[in-house]
Amino acid sequence: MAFVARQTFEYQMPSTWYPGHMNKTLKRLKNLTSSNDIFVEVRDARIPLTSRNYVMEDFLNKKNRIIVYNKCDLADTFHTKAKVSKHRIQNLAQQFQNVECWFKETSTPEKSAFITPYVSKAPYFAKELLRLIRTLVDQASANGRVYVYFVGMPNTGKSSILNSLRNVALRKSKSAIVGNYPGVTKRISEIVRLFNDMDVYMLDTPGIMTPSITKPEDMLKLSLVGCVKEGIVHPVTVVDYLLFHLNRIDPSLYSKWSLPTNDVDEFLQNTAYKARKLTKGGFDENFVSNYVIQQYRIGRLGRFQLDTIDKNELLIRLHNEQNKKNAK
Ligand SMILES: Nc1nc2c(ncn2[C@@H]2O[C@H](COP(=O)(O)OP(=O)(O)OP(=O)(O)O)[C@@H](O)[C@H]2O)c(=O)[nH]1
Repeated sequence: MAFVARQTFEYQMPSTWYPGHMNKTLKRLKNLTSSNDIFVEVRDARIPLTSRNYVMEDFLNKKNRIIVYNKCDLADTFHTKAKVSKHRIQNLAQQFQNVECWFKETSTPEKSAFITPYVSKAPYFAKELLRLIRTLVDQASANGRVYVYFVGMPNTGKSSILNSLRNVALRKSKSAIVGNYPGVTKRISEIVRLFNDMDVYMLDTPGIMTPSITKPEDMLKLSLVGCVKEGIVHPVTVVDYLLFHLNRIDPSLYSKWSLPTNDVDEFLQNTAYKARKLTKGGFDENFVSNYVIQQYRIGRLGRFQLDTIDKNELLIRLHNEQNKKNAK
């Protein structure tokens, strides 16, 4: 019988992850009053809507803001090779035109706002972001320093982008610490010079999650891409959710490990055997799950978006956010 993928995913509502330093950072950012400040908001291209932080929207909407959709290399459905060619960049930009259109339609920024796709390891994107920052710097008041704050959810690549800009603009090595788990940056960083010929400085900030989740499924997406600390959602549940997506896209994405299946236990056991991930004690579901999640995060299980690229999706989200604000 032909394999039929699940059309819905059943799960318990997981709680959010919002440690104290996130709220502290949010308060500090909200107290920044200089009209010269520029905010580079980093979102994850695999979850362009879910990595939009509604608690930051109110103040970011009034600021000089550039929205960066980072990790495009992991979200790009058109190409599977890691190399970033000119042709591929054009495709990436096209993919994000839709998102840009939603942004323009649904928010009323008083200040300039730009949107750009990004891959932190490709200098092309750093050059484009530097151009956008220069445009905003030119609009700043003649005297006074300009501070560029890198904000966004945990692990979206804020430090990597800061480093990539410094590298391209000043030919200097990295200054912000990068890690493959969320919550690496715990406080707002020291200032880091951006241009030799201008008084422009960058500041890295800790990733901020939302204090509550507007859609239960968001917690699964955020866990899968690595915005949420490991263990908040059980790794087997995260893999089950990944399997749900892989099956709907193309079960052959995991054919090196298993025949198509909707059963996460069967999938993990097959993977443990085929990928040689059996431990001394035999099969350890947490160990194999974490291996699968890491493989997904480096693009070895396909490159695709987890959010539905549909205008209604954003409208529903905005409606839920408004309800949350009204309920306060
Ligand atoms: N594939 C891919 N990986 C990236 C990209 N940018 C960053 N990463 C990886 O994502 C992980 C997190 O990057 P960081 O720069 O530490 O992220 P952050 O937002 O500063 O993290 P926090 O300090 O935890 O908030 C690291 O493993 C990076 O190597 C990208 O464009 N593509």
